[in-house]
Amino acid sequence: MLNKERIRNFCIIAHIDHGKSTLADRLLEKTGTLTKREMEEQILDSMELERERGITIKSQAARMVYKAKDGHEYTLNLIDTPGHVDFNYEVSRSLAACEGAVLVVDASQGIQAQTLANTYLAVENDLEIVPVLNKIDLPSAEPERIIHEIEDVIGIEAAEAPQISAKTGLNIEDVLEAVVEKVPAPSGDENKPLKALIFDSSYDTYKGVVSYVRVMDGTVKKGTKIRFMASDKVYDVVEVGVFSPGYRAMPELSAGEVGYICASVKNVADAHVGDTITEANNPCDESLPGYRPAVPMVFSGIYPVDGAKYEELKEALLKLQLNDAALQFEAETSLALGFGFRCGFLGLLHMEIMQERIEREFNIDIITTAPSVVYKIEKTNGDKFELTNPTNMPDPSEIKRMEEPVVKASIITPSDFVGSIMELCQEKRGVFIDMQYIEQTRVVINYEIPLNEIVYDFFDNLKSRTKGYASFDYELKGYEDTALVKLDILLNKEKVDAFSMIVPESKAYARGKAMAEKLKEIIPRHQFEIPIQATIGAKVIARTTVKALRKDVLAKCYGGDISRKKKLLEKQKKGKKKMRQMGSVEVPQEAFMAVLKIDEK
Ligand SMILES: Nc1nc2c(ncn2[C@@H]2O[C@H](COP(=O)(O)OP(=O)(O)OP(=O)(O)O)[C@@H](O)[C@H]2O)c(=O)[nH]1
Repeated sequence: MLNKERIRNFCIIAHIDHGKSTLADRLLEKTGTLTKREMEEQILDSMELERERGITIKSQAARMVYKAKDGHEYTLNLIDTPGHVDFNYEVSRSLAACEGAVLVVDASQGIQAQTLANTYLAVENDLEIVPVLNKIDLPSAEPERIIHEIEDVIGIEAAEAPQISAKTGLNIEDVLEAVVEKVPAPSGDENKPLKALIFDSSYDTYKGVVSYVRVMDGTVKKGTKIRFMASDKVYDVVEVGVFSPGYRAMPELSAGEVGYICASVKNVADAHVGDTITEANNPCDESLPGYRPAVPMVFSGIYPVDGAKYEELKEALLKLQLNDAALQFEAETSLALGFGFRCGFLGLLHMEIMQERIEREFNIDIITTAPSVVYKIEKTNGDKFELTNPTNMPDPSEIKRMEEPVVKASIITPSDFVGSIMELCQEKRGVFIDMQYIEQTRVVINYEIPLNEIVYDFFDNLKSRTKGYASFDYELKGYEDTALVKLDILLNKEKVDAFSMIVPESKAYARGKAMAEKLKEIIPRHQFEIPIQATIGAKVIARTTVKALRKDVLAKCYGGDISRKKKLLEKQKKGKKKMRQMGSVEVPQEAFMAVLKIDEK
């Protein structure tokens, strides 16, 4: 059994792009856990999509051995945390598995929205915070200024903070020393009944569900009969081990240690992140606090472009779900799009990632409908339900009350952009809460904004208005009363259900008009005229028309050039594949998402 005094469990928290993954790599390299060659692929960011987007999606863990300057050997467990607000719950569970957090701040950029959000989460979990200034190799780095910023805004001592370059490897050892010195050793009692926190899980073809755990009390080994306390399922442990960083089997894991447990669990839903594992025959008194099931916040329809791929799409979703208990889906049919699935996601990024994975990893072309949040509706007959699909919106006369989710948004920005940001938030039905200066030229602005508006192009808008300088973070505040209506689109007099969306009454006209204009641009001319109408109930609120056109692509190729002719036909065929037949009208696939990017003014 390891000497608990020589264990340090920590995570790295940072704003996106401040260098968390690069630092993690350097730590693994410095401690000889991985060689430079193995490092070539960023191990902790292993998913292809993660690498491309340069963000951490799934958290992982690694165990390192470090000989400190005090002459002792320490076991350092690094738990990587996802770097995006969609995964805040997963972040909070990863933090709950640690005693300390290395807070990486880009010395050229300073504190950003997610620096604060993650720091608050770490403080809530009673973690010791170890500040580190990264990217000091950059000419624009201003370590002195950032030290003051950290001290003023976060209120922790930062003068001694390691000043490093994760990129060049400068002063990495200082980080390891700071972890050893500052992060407390884990407490916990191996003689008490088993109590282990699941902070992540993954699905392995051979091992089944692998639960990533932090053992709080007790010991677990092969053969232990364990109970997952939230799902109340009992299993026999088949293997326990540590992350080195691949799976390495060990005889046992005991209080204070971080590792994995395999118990032939077939379904990730039985081993939820945040659940407590205990011994079935000798259970602990109570489960660890903070567990909650993953609640999807954003829903969208996913349909195969080729209807024959429905079963394949279902298989793909089932496979993705094995690794991701937060992904929900159920079959749905759309008059316009045929058979598909209504899918629930933690947020927009989660949604985009899943959509991309379906297309890339499973090679299925899909059409996705505009995302919708979850509304709570009370009908005049007393029925209450949650609306996740705009098509199911009852007639306005049947609605007594309607509530929508509202988030607390905090935006950090150079003060020059304050006016423009407030204008944006106001347009998005935001309610101003407060504004604080973090230094002379930068402010934090807090607003409450309906999630429906965030889903609707908020982030891109914020970025373009602030030239990318503002950072943004949000958390769910709760539900509030609201007045919303369903906006429908009719193509050639036929309603296309996949275009229906719920919009604030006050914005319905502007949005209807903008959508009709946008679709006019996107829908190609046909042999006949296509009226596009936006309606609320029976009322037409906007109308445009796609003019008729007789289009013969070959007419352009003045006779002879056969290869050019072929190419054109090929191109046309390809274009066709991405079209969707709506009654008599062909609609390009992109139309279903493009309606999100419209300008209302
Ligand atoms: N110049 C310089 N660039 C760095 C340094 N550390 C990281 N970078 C670069 O900054 C970018 C972001 O680094 P990442 O490590 O991927 O950032 P991250 O914080 O892990 O991002 P998420 O995983 O999305 O949270 C990459 O292009 C790195 O090469 C550094 O010390 N100096």
